[in-house]
Amino acid sequence: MASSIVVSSPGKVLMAGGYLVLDSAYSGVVVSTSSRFYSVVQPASAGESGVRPIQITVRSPQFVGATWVYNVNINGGNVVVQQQDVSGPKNKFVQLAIERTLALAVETNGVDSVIDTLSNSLVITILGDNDFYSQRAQLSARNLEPTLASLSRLPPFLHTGVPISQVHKTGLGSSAALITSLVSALLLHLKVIPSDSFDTEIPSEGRKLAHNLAQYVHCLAQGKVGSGFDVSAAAFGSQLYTRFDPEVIQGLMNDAVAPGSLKNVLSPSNKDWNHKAIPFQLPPQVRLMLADVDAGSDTPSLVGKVLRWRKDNAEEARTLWNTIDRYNQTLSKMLLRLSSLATESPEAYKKAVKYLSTIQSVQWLAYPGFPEQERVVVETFVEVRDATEGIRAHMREMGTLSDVPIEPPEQTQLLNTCVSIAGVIGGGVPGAGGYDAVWLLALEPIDCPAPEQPCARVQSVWAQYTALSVSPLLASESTAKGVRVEKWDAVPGLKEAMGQA
Ligand SMILES: Nc1ncnc2c1ncn2[C@@H]1O[C@H](COP(=O)(O)OP(=O)(O)OP(=O)(O)O)[C@@H](O)[C@H]1O
Ligand SMILES: C[C@@](O)(CCOP(=O)(O)O)CC(=O)O
Repeated sequence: MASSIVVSSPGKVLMAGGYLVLDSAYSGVVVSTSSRFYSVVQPASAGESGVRPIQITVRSPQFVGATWVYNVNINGGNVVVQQQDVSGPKNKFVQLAIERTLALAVETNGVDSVIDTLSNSLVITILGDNDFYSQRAQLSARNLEPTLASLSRLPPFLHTGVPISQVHKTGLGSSAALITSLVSALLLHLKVIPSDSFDTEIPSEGRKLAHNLAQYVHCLAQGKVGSGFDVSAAAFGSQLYTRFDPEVIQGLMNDAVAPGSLKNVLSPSNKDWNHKAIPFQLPPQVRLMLADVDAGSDTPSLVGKVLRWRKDNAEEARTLWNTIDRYNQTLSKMLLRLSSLATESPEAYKKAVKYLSTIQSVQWLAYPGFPEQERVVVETFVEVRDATEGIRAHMREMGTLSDVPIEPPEQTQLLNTCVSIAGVIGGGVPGAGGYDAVWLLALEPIDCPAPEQPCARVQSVWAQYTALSVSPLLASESTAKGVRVEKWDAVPGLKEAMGQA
């Protein structure tokens, strides 16, 4: 597999900033997840060399009927990618990613270079970690409890048993992670960006180009320019995200683009890309926990209704948005402060975490005798807790005012139960909210046996919760900074999964 390229991108959780992040006056707290999407690009086997037109075959072996064969026509500077079987199921995301990446490659390296690189045609395999899709059925088929231990016993990249259109997604941002890994792998294969583009933590020009291209393709495939926090997390990792002005790509939002029109717009030196991605991380010994919630009710489309209410009630909305923004900013600042405190006074931090992990957060300030350094750590954790509760209260208000279930009563009950568990800092509904998911921050003290960890208590509450079906996701925060190149043999189960159909 010497000439194959494997590139992965993380999923995301928008912990704070849902709806606000659509407006560049506000930002969102985005955590990238350890669950990733993988794109494997391989030249087709030697026998297929010189096939004309050039063919690109894309397979998603976790799904039924998920193979797409594309013909690539490069005429002058014009690139057209067409599905061979016009009556077969379409994958707009994949098709546009290939077409626009090839068009950018032609602009950058010239027609001959691209045709030469593609002379053997290509096979691309796409695989998503199990977390991107609900594993309830897989767990119950194996008589396994919905726990992290059970999930880690499932084989990686499980077959879902259904076509993509029928899969139950968990909200981790599959399309953004897919597009980002796919365009990045193709940019590397076509030598549009240098092979070390994803090796550095400080974003290289190559990483920035991959981000801009992925944003563009994702918007085009979705048929709208969203805030883009999911693609930004897939490209750069956990961050405080401020959106870009949609104007930057407006001129390219067409079925076809004129030859030569992508490079200047998508270039990292184009100042019209005015998004901000300030690196963010959770503090040490704090674990992000996620759960897929099945409330028996679908989350209706919330965004349109909330934005309409905001437009019709501008003054009230401004006050509410600004209040939520203050809590969001406090949340991110206090979490970053905890990281600094952990570096400055590691012993005090460790002791404070150990102590707090055994107590409900409402009691955290009850003990008056903390030495100074520990007291500062405890108070900062309390500020994080208060910020999460403030965000929840005001997001509920947003939901009530705009008449959408941002944190519906079923979720309120569940979250109240979760945040009263000893050692849980706080939680909320990710992104736009609704019935589908919750996130929690739980303390994870070192030198504490697994069964005594807050995380274990949370899992047993989830497993016994009867008002809703709560199924954990394996993901925690990703420490890697976004998209990266993988060693072919280092991803457990990847080779085996590529063989399944
Ligand atoms: N494994 C995959 N292989 C190929 N295409 C995929 C795969 N997973 C997702 N896609 C593409 O992404 C589309 C789903 O995008 P959509 O924007 O609806 O989901 P999403 O909002 O990213 O989902 P979620 O956040 O719940 O993961 C699919 O229709 C398909 O085109
Ligand atoms: C409502 C919104 O702010 C967040 C949606 O987030 P999610 O896809 O529910 O994680 C929309 C957006 O930012 O694109």
